[in-house]
Parts: sequence; structure tokens; C-alpha cells
Amino acid sequence: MAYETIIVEARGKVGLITLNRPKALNALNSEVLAEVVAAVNGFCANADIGAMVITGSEKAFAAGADIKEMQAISFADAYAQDFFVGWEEFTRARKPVIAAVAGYALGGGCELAMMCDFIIAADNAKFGQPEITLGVMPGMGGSQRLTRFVGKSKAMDMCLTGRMMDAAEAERCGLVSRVVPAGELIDEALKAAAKIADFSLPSVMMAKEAVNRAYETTLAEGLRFERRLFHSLFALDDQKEGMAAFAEKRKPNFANR
Ligand SMILES: CCCCCCCCCCCCC[C@H](O)CC(=O)SCCNC(=O)CCNC(=O)[C@H](O)C(C)(C)COP(=O)(O)OP(=O)(O)OC[C@H]1O[C@@H](n2cnc3c(N)ncnc32)[C@H](O)[C@@H]1OP(=O)(O)O
Repeated sequence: MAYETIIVEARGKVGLITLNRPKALNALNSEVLAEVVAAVNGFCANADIGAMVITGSEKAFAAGADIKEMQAISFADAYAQDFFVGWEEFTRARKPVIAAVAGYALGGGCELAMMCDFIIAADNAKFGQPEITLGVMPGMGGSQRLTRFVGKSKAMDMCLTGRMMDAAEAERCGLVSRVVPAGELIDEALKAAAKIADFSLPSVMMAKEAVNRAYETTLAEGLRFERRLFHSLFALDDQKEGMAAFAEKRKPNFANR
């Protein structure tokens, strides 16, 4: 597939997706939506890929939805076509997706980062949900994921004032998993993704599914779900290989089965 708005590369066992609309600070439009979803689906179907990284430029991961595209949209069109629902396909990716965020991650850009499995931020990253400044509100999970990730008070502050938070604040409140120097962001994200891709894919996919289920169900049900997944891994050769490798003091060779 030819991509116009993103760059798609395979780096060993890692799929790397780079948003590439530099003149619009990687603003997210319908083309970006279609291409990102296609690229992620392609890597999910590729047995040689175990994890993915999505990133932007040093100045902007993504400065939000494309305001110039959205400007003229009517309620009738937005409601009839259920705008942005397509991004839900992105969240159904079964292989891990790491967001490597430098610069601005605003509005839909922050929401896209939060749809990933975890965020590694550069020390120049700035997160925000400034939709209120445009006369609207977050429309792709900003009021839902942000509240679950950082708590009501900070999420309400961000959504109602439209202010940005820097990388340090984002790490303090748990929005991002780690902060690295901007020049090391891509290397660190690729290293993390490569490490994940070396593990047994069924266990990686189940661990992702279990963590995500924690936001969707009760503790009792989540513990039961986790326990059943754990039990099921003992049916796989990789569990035998992983534990034998430890006992024999050698690196495991997982076969993803
Ligand atoms: C749309 C229907 C189709 C359905 C599919 C679409 C899917 C994608 C949508 C998913 C998300 C939807 C829900 C979401 O919650 C809604 C939003 O995200 S609303 C937008 C929120 N973002 C913002 O408000 C940030 C806007 N930008 C800024 O505030 C500033 O640009 C900045 C980031 C603070 C940087 O400021 P500066 O350094 O001064 O740079 P400039 O402002 O000069 O910008 C440079 C250049 O980029 C253009 N640009 C920047 N942001 C956007 C944007 N969000 N949309 C479009 N264009 C943008 C800016 O206009 C400049 O261009 P130029 O004027 O040089 O042509």
C-alpha cells in the first residue's frame, strides 16, 4: 500500500509508523486515520512483527484533529457518519503499540497516544486537550481515557482549561510510562518494542488483553480473567521453553506457540 500521510517501516521485529504531515504539525485527518489503521492492521497480520511504535516529529507527535478539515462539518454529517469511530479499530490491535511522543500531543494527538499501550515521552513533549478553546470538547476518548489514566481532578483541569502539561507532569501523573531525552526517543521506543517482540507472542497478547480488561470490568472478574489466561499459557510450548531456559541458565527461544 502506498502511504501519503505516514511513513511505514519494518525495523527487525518492530513495525515503525511515523506521522508525516509536518506542515500541519501532523494534524490528524481522514487520510491519516485510514492509513494508520491500515498500517497497524498490516503489522498485526505480519508474523515477523511482534510490536509497533507510532511517532511523529520532534516538534509534534500530532497537534490534534485537522481543524481546517473539521471546520465546515455539520452536526448532521458528523452524527450520520459517526466521525472518528474508525479509530476504535486502532484500539483493537492485538499486538502492542508504543507511542513515542515528542513535542505537541494535543487533542486527537493526545487521544491517539492514549489509545496506544503505553507512552514513552521525550523531555520536550507537551500533552493537552485544548478542544474547549475551539468551542468543542474532546471527541476521541480524551474525557474518558485521560480521566481513567490521571484521575478526575487533573483530567477536568485539562479538559476545562485546555492547558498543556509537560513531560515531567505527564510522568508524575502516570499519563506516560517514562521520559527520555528528545534525541534518544526513537531509539528507546524501538528498544522497548524489540524487547517485547522477542517474548512469546501469545503471552504478550494475553498480557495486553488482561491489562486493558482492567479498565473495563470489576476487580473480581478481572482477576478471574487474568487467572484463566495464565492457566491457558501452560498449554503452550513457550511456557515450557521459557521456564526450562531459566532452569538451564540460557536465553529462551520462543516459537510463539
Ligand atoms: C474530520 C472528520 C474526518 C474524520 C476522521 C478524522 C480523524 C482524526 C480526528 C481525531 C480526533 C477528533 C477529536 C479531537 O478531540 C478533536 C481535536 O483534536 S480538535 C484540535 C485540537 N488541537 C488544537 O487545538 C491545537 C491547534 N494548534 C495549535 O494550537 C498550535 O498550532 C500549536 C500546536 C500550539 C503550535 O503553534 P505554533 O508553533 O505557533 O505553530 P502554528 O500554529 O503556526 O502551526 C503550524 C502550522 O500547522 C497548522 N496546524 C497546527 N495545528 C493544526 C490542527 N490541529 N489542524 C490543522 N492545522 C494545524 C497551522 O495552521 C500552521 O499551518 P499554516 O498556517 O502554516 O498553514
